[in-house]
Amino acid sequence: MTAASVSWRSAGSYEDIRFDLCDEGIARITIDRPHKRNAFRPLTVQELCDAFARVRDNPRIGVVLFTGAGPAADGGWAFCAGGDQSVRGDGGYVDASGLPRLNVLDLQRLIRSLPKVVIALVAGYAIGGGQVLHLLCDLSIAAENARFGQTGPKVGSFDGGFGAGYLARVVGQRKAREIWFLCRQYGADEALAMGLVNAVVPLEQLEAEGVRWAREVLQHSPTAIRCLKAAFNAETDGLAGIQELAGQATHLFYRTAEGQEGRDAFLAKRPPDFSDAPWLP
Ligand SMILES: CC(C)(COP(=O)(O)OP(=O)(O)OC[C@H]1O[C@@H](n2cnc3c(N)ncnc32)[C@H](O)[C@@H]1OP(=O)(O)O)[C@@H](O)C(=O)NCCC(=O)NCCSC(=O)CCC(=O)c1ccccc1C(=O)O
Repeated sequence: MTAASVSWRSAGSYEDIRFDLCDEGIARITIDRPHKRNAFRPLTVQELCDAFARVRDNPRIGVVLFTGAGPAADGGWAFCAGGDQSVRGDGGYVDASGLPRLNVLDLQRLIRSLPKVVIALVAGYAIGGGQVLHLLCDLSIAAENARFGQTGPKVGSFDGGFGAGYLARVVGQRKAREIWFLCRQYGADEALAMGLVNAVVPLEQLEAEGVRWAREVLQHSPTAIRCLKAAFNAETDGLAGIQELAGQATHLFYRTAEGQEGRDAFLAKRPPDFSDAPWLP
């Protein structure tokens, strides 16, 4: 089957995003605010969290393609230009009820801990908080027109979490400091050279390439992939990362006769019998 034959169907009705599924185990989540270069407001983030949570809870989905709608009416492209500065109040990004929020941090953790593979498809700008979102995806494919960069020190913001520490793990301390301190923009080839993206393709091939990578992932063991993702996170994310990896171990243990004997004995109000369980080397 060719990428062009992927048949997407809408899986939800949202204002700021699009959420599509296909029958091959792939989801596509698109930030749909091209007039703002796909900058996110609190509602955008809330809807993204909802869609990613639905992906997490759907056992038929193994890979998510995360992208931005484009081109805009003026021809400009963006994956995401970060937080929408026009709704930035004095204490955060203000939602419809007037509450100031930084709910993009919830979204970052959701993508990071999603036990499935998230592939960023970047056409145009991935700037500010948008660059951080792209960074948190497991894999990233850039179109030739992609541009990456930080603006925090220009616009009075910074991401001292994954946006600084994990960026330094990916591109190295020197480059990460350059990215944040100088606020330059980097083209797709520079991003590839510094390890920020996995591949660069012509714009018109971006989604097809993403689908091709997704199909390759989907040929492999879901359990191995989810344990590997948790293992990569455990190496960088402190106790939260170890929790994820440990959770995968517990998940596997629940599926053994030994684990089930503990539950069954408790429910039968008898002592557990683990005599069949070997003390392996
Ligand atoms: C992205 C640009 C470089 C694109 O430039 P260009 O193609 O010339 O287009 P423009 O004419 O500039 O823009 C077109 C149109 O879009 C509007 N727009 C673009 N970006 C934003 C934005 N971020 N907010 C609001 N509106 C935006 C722009 O105004 C135009 O509309 P008009 O109606 O014509 O005016 C360029 O647009 C650009 O540099 N944009 C700003 C990038 C930026 O500074 N983003 C914010 C960085 S700070 C941030 O993202 C905080 C993130 C956050 O919430 C956070 C907080 C705490 C911890 C972690 C994080 C985190 O990082 O996630």
